[in-house]
Parts: sequence; C-alpha cells; structure tokens
Amino acid sequence: MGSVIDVTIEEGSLTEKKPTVVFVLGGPGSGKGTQCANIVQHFGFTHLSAGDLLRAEIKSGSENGTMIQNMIKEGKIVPSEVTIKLLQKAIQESGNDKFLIDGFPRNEENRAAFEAVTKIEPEFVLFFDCSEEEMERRLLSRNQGREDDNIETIRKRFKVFLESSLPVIEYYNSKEKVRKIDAGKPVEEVFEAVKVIFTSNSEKATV
Ligand SMILES: Nc1ncnc2c1ncn2[C@@H]1O[C@H](COP(=O)(O)OP(=O)(O)OP(=O)(O)O)[C@@H](O)[C@H]1O
Ligand SMILES: Nc1ccn([C@@H]2O[C@H](COP(=O)(O)O)[C@@H](O)[C@H]2O)c(=O)n1
Ligand SMILES: [Mg+2]
Repeated sequence: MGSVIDVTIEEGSLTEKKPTVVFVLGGPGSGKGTQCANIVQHFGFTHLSAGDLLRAEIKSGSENGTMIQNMIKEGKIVPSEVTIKLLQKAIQESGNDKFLIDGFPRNEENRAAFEAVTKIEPEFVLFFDCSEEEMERRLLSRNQGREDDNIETIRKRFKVFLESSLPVIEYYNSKEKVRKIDAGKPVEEVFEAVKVIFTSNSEKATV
C-alpha cells in the first residue's frame, strides 16, 4: 500500500494576488505627471506613464519605434497591444504591488484590452479636470522638448481627449469609480485634494 502524503495548500498560494491599480486620467497638460510624482513620495505607489513608456520605446530603437513616433506626433493613440505589453513589463519589473497608471486607458480599445489581458480592475480612477485654455498655456510653456507640445499637435490631442478618452472616464463614472479633482488650481492645492482621496481610500481598505 502506498503512503498517504499530507499536502497542505495554504490559502491564496494557488492564485497570484492582483496588484492595486489606480488609473490617472485627464486632458493633455492637466497635471497627471506632476501629481503622480507627489503621490509616489507620499503613498508608495510606482508611477507608470504610458506616454513615457512609449517615448522610451522610441529611444530604445525598437521595431515599433517609428510607428509610435509618428502616432505621437499626430496625437493619435498607439494600438493597445503595444502599450499593454510595455505596461505589463514595467509592472513585472517594478517589485511593487501598487501602481499609478498615468494616461491609460486612453480609449475604449485600451480599456477593454487591458481588462481582458490582465483581468485587473482599477481601485479607482483619478480624473484631473482642467480647462483647455489652462492646459494649452501649460503645454506651450512646458519646455521639455516634447515633439507633441506644439499648437498643431496640442489641438489634435484635445480632440482625441474629448472624442476617445472622455467616454472612458464616463464609463468608469457609471461604475462610481471616478474621483474628480479640480486641476486648474495651483499644484499644491491640487495635491491637497489628491491627498484626501488617497487617505480616505486607504482608510477604507483597512476597515
Ligand atoms: N496645477 C498646476 N498649475 C500650474 N502648472 C502646472 C500644474 N500642474 C502641472 N503644471 C505644469 O504644467 C505642465 C504639464 O504638466 P504635466 O506634465 O504634469 O501634465 P500631464 O497631464 O502629465 O500632461 P501630458 O498628458 O501632456 O503628459 C508642466 O510644465 C507642469 O510643471
Ligand atoms: N495610452 C496611451 C498613452 C499615450 N499615447 C501616446 O503618447 C502621447 C503622449 O502621451 P502623454 O500621456 O505623455 O501625454 C499621446 O498623445 C499618444 O500619442 C498612446 O498612444 N496611448
Ligand atoms: Mg504626462
């Protein structure tokens, strides 16, 4: 007769825990990157900007580099497959389990593909609400050498935001996931409002 082996399976050991994800959305120049840097300092998240990952991919000399560069110059949205692969790689390499995903999902295709591939639902969606007039002023004085910070591309980016990105925010709003911030105020005031959201959310999580 064979021996009986007592195998104890610890709870959760067979299913990997999903990371915590907050999507950070808002128009071009609304202050997503600026506020994410503050959130990282205070709340221990890793900041993943989809735009930064795409720009790094261009610099790396990847086979998709020229296609990505052309799309960014035109303010168009890069196919989800490319952006999601970059996000997944960055998540895996980070060693963290809490992420601010900035500038993604940018359209319905981004949203549905991310959900299908990763099975991750955002904890909530931070939405930086800012007037076009103020965003345009900020982008034209950003001076970071971005090829899309010129008035022609900025107008195209605003159009894409209204037509493709706002519907994603509306989708999450219908699921009560959107936390809207008045992003037209000075940086410090915007961050005070951001802190309230992250603090109350972490309190909820520990109850
Ligand atoms: N609340 C604010 N008031 C004034 N200027 C700001 C504010 N927040 C950010 N800025 C400035 O506006 C510019 C755009 O900010 P930032 O890069 O954070 O925007 P973004 O939403 O990440 O834009 P993009 O979508 O183009 O990446 C930067 O030069 C930044 O210093
Ligand atoms: N999900 C995304 C995010 C960005 N892009 C492209 O990058 C440009 C710059 O993005 P920022 O967030 O840094 O402003 C954006 O205009 C798109 O061309 C994308 O395709 N998909
Ligand atoms: Mg940015």
